[in-house]
Amino acid sequence: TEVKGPANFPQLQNDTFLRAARGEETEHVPVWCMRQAGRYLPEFRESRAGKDFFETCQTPAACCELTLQPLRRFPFDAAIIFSDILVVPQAMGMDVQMVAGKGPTFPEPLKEPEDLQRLRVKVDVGKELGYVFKAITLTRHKIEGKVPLIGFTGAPWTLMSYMIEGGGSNTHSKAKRWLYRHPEASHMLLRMLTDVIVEYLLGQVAAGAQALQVFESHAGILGPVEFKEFALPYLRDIARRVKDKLKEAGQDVPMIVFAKDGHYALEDLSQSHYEVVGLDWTIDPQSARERTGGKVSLQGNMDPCALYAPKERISDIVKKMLEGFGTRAYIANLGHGLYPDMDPESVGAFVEAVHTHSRQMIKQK
Ligand SMILES: Cc1c2[nH]c(c1CCC(=O)O)Cc1[nH]c(c(CCC(=O)O)c1C)Cc1[nH]c(c(CCC(=O)O)c1C)Cc1[nH]c(c(CCC(=O)O)c1C)C2
Repeated sequence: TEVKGPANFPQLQNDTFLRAARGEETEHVPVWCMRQAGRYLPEFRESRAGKDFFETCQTPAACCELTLQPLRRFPFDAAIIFSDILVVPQAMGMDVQMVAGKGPTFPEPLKEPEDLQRLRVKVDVGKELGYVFKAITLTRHKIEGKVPLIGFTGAPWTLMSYMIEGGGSNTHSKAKRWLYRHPEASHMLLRMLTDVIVEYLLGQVAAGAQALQVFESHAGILGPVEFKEFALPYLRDIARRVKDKLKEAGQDVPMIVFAKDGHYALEDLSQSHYEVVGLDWTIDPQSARERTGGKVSLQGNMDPCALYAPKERISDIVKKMLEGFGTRAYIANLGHGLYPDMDPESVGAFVEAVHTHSRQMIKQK
């Protein structure tokens, strides 16, 4: 079979998501869900059954299929490539395995600053992560222009915390110990991650990604002071460098920053060269608008657990959320990813409620 390169992609038919990201007028509010390619879908569980998680990530055809599955069910306005944030530490030379019932696990996490020597000094991103680029190119063709394709990465602090903790954690105390005890080594690691991430994101755009989301999932474990020193500068550096390079090539790809539980940093995040700031459900929509002063588009932020409510209730919650954010410069989403036990029908109700209510609100303007 013919393998198509990153050119001559099908014409985009629904650019609602991209227009909202740029703050332009739309006919309805665009909507997608974090983890929309996930275990809440029976077809996802079937495709993944008996297969190693990271092997799946390394198989472009499998990533493409998993990315497309939610689009067959729901009229989402964007797709996000199936992959994981932990492919970046792997590319830097670390072993990461998916352990059933436990989640991602690093058999040999970083313990002390000397361990940084175990990481590759110069990462050949094209070689180590080329499989992600292939998955993006294939998916962009196979999506047939229905909706834009989002690429993503973990942010430096979030990836650093996994590399030191060795997996998920409640306290992140091993990683935070580095910040307080080894600040210079911490900055060195964060810089190394930033360099790889910048190249990784540029590679994703070259491969066909039409927007980029940076997941700072562990922002909430830091306070405002530590965030300003160890997270924000790197988030800004990533956006600045990616945008400068894209500009040289005459390209313009909207970037989203999602700092989970980083409400204390909202003002700073809205002035960090990202077009869109993603919000978790702990921030009230109206105050998020006030605090970001119309500088950025906002994305979020319904509590994923609201999907456990009856359909009519979901519709009411969505309506209030839309009234809080307004319909301009807004991308509806959940405040975090979907959980495996969620009912696909509730996800459908969420998407429909966003489209129906927002169309009505925009018509009445
Ligand atoms: C579906 C899935 C993924 N990763 C994992 C799963 C579940 C395991 C499986 O299906 O076998 C393991 C998987 N990967 C990770 C975890 C969390 C581990 C932990 O901290 O406890 C798990 C269970 C690490 C991870 N991975 C990711 C994040 C950032 C988002 C977030 O805050 O949740 C994080 C923190 C990103 C991610 N990961 C994934 C996507 C796909 C695209 C989509 O959203 O549809 C994305 C964007 C895919």
